[in-house]
Amino acid sequence: MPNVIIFGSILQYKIYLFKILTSLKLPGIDKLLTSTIGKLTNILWHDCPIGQFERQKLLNQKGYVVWIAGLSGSGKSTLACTLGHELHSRGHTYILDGDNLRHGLNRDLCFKAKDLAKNIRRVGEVAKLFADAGLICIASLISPYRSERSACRKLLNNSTFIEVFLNVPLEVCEARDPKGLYKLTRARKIKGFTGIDDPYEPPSDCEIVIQCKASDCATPKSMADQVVSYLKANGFLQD
Ligand SMILES: Nc1ncnc2c1ncn2[C@@H]1O[C@H](COP(=O)(O)OS(=O)(=O)O)[C@@H](OP(=O)(O)O)[C@H]1O
Ligand SMILES: Nc1ncnc2c1ncn2[C@@H]1O[C@H](COP(=O)(O)OP(=O)(O)O)[C@@H](O)[C@H]1O
Repeated sequence: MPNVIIFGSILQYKIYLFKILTSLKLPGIDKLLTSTIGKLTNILWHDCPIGQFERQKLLNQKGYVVWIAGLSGSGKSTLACTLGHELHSRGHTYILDGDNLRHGLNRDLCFKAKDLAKNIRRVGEVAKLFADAGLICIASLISPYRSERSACRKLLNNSTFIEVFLNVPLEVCEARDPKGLYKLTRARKIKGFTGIDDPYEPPSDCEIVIQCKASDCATPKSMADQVVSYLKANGFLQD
């Protein structure tokens, strides 16, 4: 409660300061009070007295992002659902699945490099909002580019971004081919399929690598357990 009062007072102070400065009508004062964000100018961040701290306190948990990356067919959605199930009794979770988001928010994006980058950036921003809401956000998308994954990590200030790489060989993913997309790609009916004729850049510094070899792949439950162990060992979950 004292934090809410302190934050509220700071906010009031900022609002008064803003009103005083704008009433002075000094030339260029608007530029000092607002920021330039990307292509936008004259954007002002609006703070509210109830913030992440208060939301986390109410939910009695910390908000963070578990980002699951890997080739199509590597088991991202399966792991996301299994992990969501494992965590459900311990906290509030939400899954952002690449495939599902492409049914709505990202339906305007294709699989060309520029759109892939947009897709990852958008999901990173949404994941950040979910973490800010105090939730454990599980994002599962191919996210083939290292630079875009690392930009998402930066959005979350690094400490609340846990990257899980499902390191499953292309041959295993292709043999699974649950949607028949690899078959269509090999038949040249799909062009620019990640891992075949489009690049996948594996991470060099992620928090968790789940290794799967041709004849030796852990069950979804034991993969989820590996993530849960990491979360416990690093203070993201209580025992
Ligand atoms: N060209 C091409 N390349 C890769 N994937 C393709 C393509 N076309 C369709 N799909 C299907 O789209 C799903 C990937 O969506 P994502 O949003 O996770 O991909 S990405 O992060 O933007 O790369 C992916 O889902 P998953 O198989 O669950 O990974 C595919 O089913
Ligand atoms: N650990 C696993 N072991 C064996 N098969 C798996 C495993 N995880 C997922 N699968 C299977 O692999 C296929 C692809 O899984 P999916 O979760 O849809 O992958 P992705 O979301 O990465 O495309 C599905 O048929 C799924 O049942």
